[in-house]
Amino acid sequence: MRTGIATVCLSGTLEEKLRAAAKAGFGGVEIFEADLVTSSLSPESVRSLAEDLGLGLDLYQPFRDFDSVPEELYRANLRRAEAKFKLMDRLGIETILVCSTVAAGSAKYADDDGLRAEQLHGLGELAADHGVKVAYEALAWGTFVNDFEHAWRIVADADHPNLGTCLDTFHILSRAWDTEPIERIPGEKIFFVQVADAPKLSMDVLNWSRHYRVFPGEGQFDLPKFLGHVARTGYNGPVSLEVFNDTFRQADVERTAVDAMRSLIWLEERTAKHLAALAAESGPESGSASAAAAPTPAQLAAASRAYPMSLTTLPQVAPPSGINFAEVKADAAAAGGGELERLLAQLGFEPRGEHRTKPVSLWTLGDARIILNRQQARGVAPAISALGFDVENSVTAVARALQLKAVAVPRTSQANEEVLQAVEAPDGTEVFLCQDTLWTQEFGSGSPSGGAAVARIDHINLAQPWQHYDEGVLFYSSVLALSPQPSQEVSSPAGLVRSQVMQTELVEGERAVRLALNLAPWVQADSVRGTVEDTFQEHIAVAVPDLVATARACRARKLPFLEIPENYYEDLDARFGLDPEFLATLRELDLLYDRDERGDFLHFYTATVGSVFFEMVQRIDGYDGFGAPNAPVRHAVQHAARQAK
Ligand SMILES: O=C(O)c1ccc(O)c(O)c1
Ligand SMILES: [Mg+2]
Repeated sequence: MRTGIATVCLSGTLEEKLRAAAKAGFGGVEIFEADLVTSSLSPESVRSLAEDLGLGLDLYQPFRDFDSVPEELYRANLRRAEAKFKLMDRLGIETILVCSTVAAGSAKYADDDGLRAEQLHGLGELAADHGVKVAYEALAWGTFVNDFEHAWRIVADADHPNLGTCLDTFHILSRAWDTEPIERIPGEKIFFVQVADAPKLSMDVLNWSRHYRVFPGEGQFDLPKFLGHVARTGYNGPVSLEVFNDTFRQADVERTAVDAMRSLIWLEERTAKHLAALAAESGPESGSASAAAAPTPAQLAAASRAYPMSLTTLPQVAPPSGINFAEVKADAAAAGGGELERLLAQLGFEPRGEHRTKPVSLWTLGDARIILNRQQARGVAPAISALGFDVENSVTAVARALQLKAVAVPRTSQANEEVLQAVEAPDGTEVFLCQDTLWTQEFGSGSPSGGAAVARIDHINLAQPWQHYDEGVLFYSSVLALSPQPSQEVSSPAGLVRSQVMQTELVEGERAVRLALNLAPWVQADSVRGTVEDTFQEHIAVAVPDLVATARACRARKLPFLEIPENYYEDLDARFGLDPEFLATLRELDLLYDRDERGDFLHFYTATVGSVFFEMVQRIDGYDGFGAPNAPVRHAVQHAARQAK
């Protein structure tokens, strides 16, 4: 598949955008007029820079308000177009995008398809003289033409070889148009394809489009289905990202370009999977269970090559089957270093000793494994630094991550040591892909002394800077095969926190992995964990079978609990009408409570050490949330604790 990106997606100057797109591996770019007009580079220099970078200049855009106009304006528009065609010749760009007219209110404009076809035919004639192709795109808010089928009918009626249509997922899916009819457009009449994802928002479509588009996999549109239809037309031109997004436009240009490239790789794979599933449905075993199952590697390979637009696929991985460990980095000598060990002991974790060769120790509670890493930790306050996920095959999982442009974490390991493979997540977390727990044998004191056996890491909550939040969502879903849930907003004294849960599917009432990404407005792109005291406020949650018993034991060990205000318990009583004795226990132990349609949830939090705190949880009868109604209480109490320091 020919990949592309519009310069409007990226921050910086035109030159910086072109360099970043080339570095991230794009085949071509769409030049936005404003980027050229404001550039100090001449069109000839832009052309030669792109050539040097091995980057195609695939589209010049946009040309606006061409059609449906009175004769005099039409003549002026042709003159305007000719000037652009001459400019495109200097740039070496063959295709121009013409949007459907949005000029509003002028009585002189005509809602007349015949006139539009005639005017676009005339534009095609002029374009032919200049060796240019015109791609006509229906904007979702076009005054007369706002639907891709309508735009295509006009293009078909205009019937000119230099005139085709441009399909843009945003304009099609924001209006919820049926995508099936795409297959009725001949592939050679589709001159350009633009893709963008978006969260489903209820707002006017123009503002939604100009500010909230995101890269594929970061929103809620069904893009694989769309691209499947496009592939089946025989189209083999650029599939180009056109994402207007306030955050991407100010974030680091090279990071955004990599995030963008990852999104297209993800989309290619998803589209191949979608096509493989369609082929299985219509194949000899149609209707059988195999149609619904994940495609075999052979089916996927066949689907990826079935159409002229060949689709790149990736090594396939199943979602992780558990959280293997969480690692906290801390300088034992610095403030908070010893505090962390004390906290773990108070929570009931047992020290399992030091690593044979590294200044690293292991603490366990049942199957919950926490590593304290003192390497390269000088002056670092405790902060989550790495997560291990249980995968079937770590070699395949790492290969997939690297193909998705994740950066490998360099490791030095001694002979006879387990080689653990890791990649870096956008938030800086090292993500280890673990096949087993043999690595625990490299720590001192062998087996634990028994006690609370059935504990495990229930979830991890990571803070994300707002600049890289969407990138984080795509990373964890594409690399680790976690499924994003609809995001929620939680109030905190320091701002609204957007919380995005990424998790594995429910299997027999259990979820193997739950990860919550919090867009915390106070975390900046350049904040480094552990260096800004208390900034991140991230946590590791451990599930236990009897939370009240755990809380009592922790109390006896003098664990510093997060103290919950009395108002909370009054509200809890009003909402749930709890048994007074139970409510008194909650109050006494600073426990929080929630209930969903399945069951009940009990949890409590520790005070924060550095940037990390712990949560102990008990899920009763398959409760499936995170106690979200209690999150504002936690944020408020933590905020007050920070102020008091
Ligand atoms: O918002 C716009 O004006 C605009 C311009 C060109 C496009 O291709 C598009 O999808 C939107
Ligand atoms: Mg567009």
